[in-house]
Amino acid sequence: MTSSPKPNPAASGSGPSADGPLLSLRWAENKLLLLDQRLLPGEIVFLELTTPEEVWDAIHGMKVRGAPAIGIAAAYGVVLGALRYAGAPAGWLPAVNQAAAHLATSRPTAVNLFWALGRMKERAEALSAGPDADNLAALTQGLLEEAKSIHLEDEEVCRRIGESALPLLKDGMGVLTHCNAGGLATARYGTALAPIYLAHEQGMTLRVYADETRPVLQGARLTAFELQQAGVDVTLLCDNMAGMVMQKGWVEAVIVGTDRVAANGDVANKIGTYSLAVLAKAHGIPFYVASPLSTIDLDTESGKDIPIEERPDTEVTEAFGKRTAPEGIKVFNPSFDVTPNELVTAIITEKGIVRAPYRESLARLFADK
Ligand SMILES: CSC[C@H]1O[C@H](OP(=O)(O)O)[C@H](O)[C@@H]1O
Repeated sequence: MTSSPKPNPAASGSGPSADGPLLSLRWAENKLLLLDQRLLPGEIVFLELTTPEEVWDAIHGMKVRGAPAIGIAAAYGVVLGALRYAGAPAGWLPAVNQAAAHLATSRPTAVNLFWALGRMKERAEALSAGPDADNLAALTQGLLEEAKSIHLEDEEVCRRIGESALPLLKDGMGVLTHCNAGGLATARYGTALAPIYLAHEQGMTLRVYADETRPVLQGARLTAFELQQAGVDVTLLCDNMAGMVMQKGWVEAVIVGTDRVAANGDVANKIGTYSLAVLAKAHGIPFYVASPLSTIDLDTESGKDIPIEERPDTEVTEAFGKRTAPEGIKVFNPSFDVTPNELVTAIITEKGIVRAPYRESLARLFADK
């Protein structure tokens, strides 16, 4: 793996980048070029990944993060596993499945990882039973086309989520968001941030309040960065300030992303989302979840069945390169929490806005597919 650093113009206060929005990843010359999101906003470093193990490490280490971006990266990771295989054609499918199985262990909560890997395995199965079964190059080219389709589809899906959500926004509105569900969490545009970008493009003035989102600070480092680059009015908050801005009447809607929506409409999202939903309820503020269909998992009955990732203690006990807690302190560091469906005002998808009763309305989404 190599990297290609360049200074971040926004970090030096020189305003939006001349190259347009930063994309989380792209495929070029049989490599996955991945923006190392751990280094934002101060440094823009693209990693060149050439093996599925490097992709596993990038997902596990949150160099790439965000449910759709994780799924897209994993899809390309499977292609890297196929490119590496040079044995007899009969061994190609097992090699592909082995790469997919390894990538499936990188993080447990975002269902897009498993959804994307499932698509790649289905396509590999079909290719290996097809006319090019003995042609490794053709097999791998077909697999690359599937990964590229997943990547391109996500960009279109996010744009349509923005369009679905637009009627919920009005000029001058205050919107609070949590973590990063922007372009850096997806192929482009984002999910929760897609309507904000679209509204901005259409000349609507929104006031966005971005929770910093401890402990990994996706809100401060990524959402505030993205929105600032795009010229959107964004105010950074510590997570414990969300209640006060609601109390002051500055927020008229909360819009967040998600990592997995269960069949009953329970929502897994970044830790702190549940608290926001309770606060929103207490203040009579609508709480919206932006979710592509690829993040809705009808095979998971309810929120209690969603695996919640627990991450290293050091994310909590260290910050800015220094210890911020005593040595040996006990730490609880769940990366996600579950918001019960009764606190979710609506789920915004690329096929429109879905409301309770969610078990029925979500099932209809997929029935009409
Ligand atoms: C559009 S998915 C964004 C979703 O993913 C984030 O989690 P992480 O940064 O740990 O991958 C967070 O839950 C966001 O809402």
